[in-house]
Amino acid sequence: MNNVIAIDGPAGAGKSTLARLLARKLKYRYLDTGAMYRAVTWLALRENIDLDNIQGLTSLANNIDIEFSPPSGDRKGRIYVNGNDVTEEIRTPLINKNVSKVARVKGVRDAMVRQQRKLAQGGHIIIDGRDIGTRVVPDAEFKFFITASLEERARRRYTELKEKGTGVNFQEVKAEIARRDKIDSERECSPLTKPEDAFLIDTTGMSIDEVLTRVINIIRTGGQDLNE
Ligand SMILES: Nc1ncnc2c1ncn2[C@@H]1O[C@H](COP(=O)(O)OP(=O)(O)O)[C@@H](O)[C@H]1O
Ligand SMILES: Nc1ccn([C@@H]2O[C@H](COP(=O)(O)OP(=O)(O)O)[C@@H](O)[C@H]2O)c(=O)n1
Repeated sequence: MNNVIAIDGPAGAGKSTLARLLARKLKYRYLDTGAMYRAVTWLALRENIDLDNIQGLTSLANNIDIEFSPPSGDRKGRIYVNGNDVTEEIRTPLINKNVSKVARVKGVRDAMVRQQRKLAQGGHIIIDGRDIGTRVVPDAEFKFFITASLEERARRRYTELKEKGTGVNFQEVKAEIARRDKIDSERECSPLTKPEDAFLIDTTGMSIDEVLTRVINIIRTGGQDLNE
């Protein structure tokens, strides 16, 4: 699929940072699929649906109304669930703790993938998540698998949460990320794996700018990774 870029990888690897910068540079849209699973989790908790209730979660995912409003100027993009602005609330430790449990439900994934494919129509889009290159758009023009050591990913997430004023402890953040990665990579339905035809970028020790430059070079050269 021309003009579609898929970015996958574990938590805190820098996927959404890269996706946002690339979208701005290429004038593409950006679809954050993690935000969609977080949105379903937010609604399930609000409606007191037991997270082991597969049918309840599936039905909720089939009926949820998720809307994105793109960033414009200095204003960040927002996400709405059934009309409620949940942009900040879907990033809390409570959602972090529960999202992978919701995302492993096949019925939830099927509903989200349907919506994601619809949103991808028309191309000119960067999509990030865990199953983008393997399932959502397996024919994407470019696929990237972005990773970094657990220590580095935890450090990045810890710094981010601290800056937002969330009271956190480094070891807890690290354990939480490791736990989520384990569920995401071991689940039955679309587990996190590197698509065979994705460019692998280990961003440990790389600045955001270095990652962006490497990815842009791959895109500009039509798929050559000069750093490999
Ligand atoms: N190459 C990098 N070097 C240092 N910090 C980074 C890098 N890439 C991303 N970050 C920071 O790490 C945090 C997690 O990045 P994010 O893009 O949210 O990861 P993901 O979407 O993969 O979970 C953010 O605070 C971001 O600013
Ligand atoms: N395509 C996707 C995207 C996210 N997810 C799930 O949603 C969670 C949150 O994704 P995210 O991208 O917002 O998480 P971070 O990497 O930003 O911490 C992941 O841990 C997965 O459980 C998924 O299963 N499939």
